[in-house]
Amino acid sequence: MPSMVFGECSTSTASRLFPMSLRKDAAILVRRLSLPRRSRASMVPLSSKTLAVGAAAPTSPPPSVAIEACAKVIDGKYIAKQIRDEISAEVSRMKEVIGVVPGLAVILVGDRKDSATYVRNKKKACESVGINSFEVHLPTDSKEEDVLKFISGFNDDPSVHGILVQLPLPSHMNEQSILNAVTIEKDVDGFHPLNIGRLAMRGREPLFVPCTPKGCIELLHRYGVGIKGKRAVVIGRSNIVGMPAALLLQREDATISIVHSRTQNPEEITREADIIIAAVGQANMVRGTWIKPGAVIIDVGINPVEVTCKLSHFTITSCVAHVLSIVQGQFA
Ligand SMILES: NC(=O)C1=CN([C@@H]2O[C@H](COP(=O)(O)OP(=O)(O)OC[C@H]3O[C@@H](n4cnc5c(N)ncnc54)[C@H](OP(=O)(O)O)[C@@H]3O)[C@@H](O)[C@H]2O)C=CC1
Ligand SMILES: Nc1nc(=O)c2c([nH]1)NC[C@@H]1CN(c3ccc(C(=O)N[C@@H](CCC(=O)O)C(=O)O)cc3)C=[N+]21
Repeated sequence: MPSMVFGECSTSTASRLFPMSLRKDAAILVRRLSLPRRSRASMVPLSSKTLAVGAAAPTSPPPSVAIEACAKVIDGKYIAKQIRDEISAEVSRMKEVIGVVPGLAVILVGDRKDSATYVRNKKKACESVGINSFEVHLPTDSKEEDVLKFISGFNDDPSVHGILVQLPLPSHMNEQSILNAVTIEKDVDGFHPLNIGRLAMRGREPLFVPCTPKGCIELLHRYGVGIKGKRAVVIGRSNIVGMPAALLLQREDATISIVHSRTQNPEEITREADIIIAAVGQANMVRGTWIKPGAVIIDVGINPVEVTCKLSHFTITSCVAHVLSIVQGQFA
């Protein structure tokens, strides 16, 4: 998940934007994001005059010196490591004190490559912090009842504390009835309508909150970005990212606008924002001119883009995936 914060500088807003490309300057992005930042404190306050840019992909890259001078990057990779260490310690303590090892069950239906990768990453993440993981992989032509049977088994299994049904499901399955079948106490994705409903209601607490929006808020917190009273714009309104991100920001007392595919003049809305969370399945949508100087941006989008390399011009999924994995590692 790309997320960058650029400090105030004297260049124009657009020239402060960082290219999501593999051109010469992009190497700086990769290098910057890859550098270990051991010296950082756990909370990294940003100046109130901070411009953050993530989703934007300007037409021409700024001079690298300007990037070095202006850029402040939200180093999600560093924060992720911190969080993993904290969870690891918590899991050990849990084991020691109450003799329980948390367990996550993941149900994957079908053979989508991206879903298989996400599930594999979840398994690895569990292993790295001492959480047990259970995986069920069903063929694409499975029946809905097969999935429901596994959900029911996991609902009743005391060694399973969280159940995650990887989305999207094959089109012949009813996502709603499958997600409804996960008991809310084990609904780690926070996709059950009762959990989402509680998230939306004042004075109610969801048992779980969708992970990607929660990750965005966590980054803002850990970087000391104030949310209360700020104008926040969420681009995208999906059930799994945009909508819960907006609800979470609202719970933090931000004033929210949601931009979606039918929004007219979205740039007028984003230009007002102190905080932007971009969750759109479309690359290069947010331009430099859409952003108010000093805004903080978190981009959760994962979109393959065509980039120009020094030696050739081609659509590079693997190259981009490499850059994105480094960038998205910020949030992993
Ligand atoms: N890093 C992470 O943890 C995660 C990343 N992702 C990535 O985030 C992105 C969004 O994912 P997801 O929310 O599931 O996607 P969806 O396709 O479900 O939703 C995309 C949203 O973007 C809106 N949108 C599309 N085009 C435009 C446009 N031109 N202007 C304004 N809004 C637009 C849609 O509007 P409308 O509602 O009107 O159709 C919709 O609300 C994807 O790139 C996905 O891969 C997703 C999940 C987790
Ligand atoms: N039930 C369900 N829950 C989900 O949370 C869910 C889902 N279904 N379906 C698909 C989307 C997508 N999604 C992503 C989460 C993290 C990265 C992410 O951080 N990816 C990095 C991983 C980096 C790393 O592992 O180090 C990368 O791809 O490079 C991407 C995508 C969750 N989703």
